Amino acid sequence: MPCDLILALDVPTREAAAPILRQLRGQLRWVKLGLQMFTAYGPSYVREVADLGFDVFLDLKLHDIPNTVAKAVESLGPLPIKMLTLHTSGGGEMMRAAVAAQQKTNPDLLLLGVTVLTSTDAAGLDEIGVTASPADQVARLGRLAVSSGLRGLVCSPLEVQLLRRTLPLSTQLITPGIRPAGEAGGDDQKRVLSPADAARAGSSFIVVGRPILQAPDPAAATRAILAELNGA
Ligand SMILES: O=c1ccn([C@@H]2O[C@H](COP(=O)(O)O)[C@@H](O)[C@H]2O)c(=O)[nH]1
Repeated sequence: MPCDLILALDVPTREAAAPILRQLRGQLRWVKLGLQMFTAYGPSYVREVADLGFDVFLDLKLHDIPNTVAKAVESLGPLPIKMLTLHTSGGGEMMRAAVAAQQKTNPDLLLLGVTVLTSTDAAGLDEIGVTASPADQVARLGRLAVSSGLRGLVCSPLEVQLLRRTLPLSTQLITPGIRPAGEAGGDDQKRVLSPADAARAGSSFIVVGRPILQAPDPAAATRAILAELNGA
């Protein structure tokens, strides 16, 4: 199963982003814009990145009452985005409302349900009253998301094999929590794998931010990850 790379463009300014996008144009197809850039620059920056030729994944992780999420999806639908996230923990009614809004405004948009954040481990779930293991909770939320009409999920690469055994084969599995050494440590990501291991597990896409953005040569780091995916 092919696995492509998505760059998480988590930088503070468009000036910081510009040289990275310039260097990566032509070798990378997907760019993820998250809360940092969207709260700073809004929809116009989404259009700017799409105009450069990148496919845009807008990672806003919507989570609110069903009506509010549906209205947000309606507002975002006309933007040139290919993927958009919401939190599956918002529940089935919220996800069904989001899917209905997406189908009305942008039928090609892939709505992705975030299951358990890759920065959360068993202790973090327990802290908020969830006694299930991360894997069990991901499986539960994944089933709910798919039965609510979502065609893609965000999860850790550690849960991909489990989800592949139980969900429709066509389900897109997008995995952040990627560390080139394959080990957690030194930052907030807790449930991690290396790019090659994530691809071998069956990820449709991996999402990588800091290992590229903080590399001395982001273009070389991107090439190395793409080569790793191609060899997986
Ligand atoms: O469970 C999740 C969901 C989303 N993310 C996002 O992915 C990137 C990862 O960046 P790194 O710098 O490679 O850690 C970031 O934008 C997160 O918001 C995630 O990490 N985990």
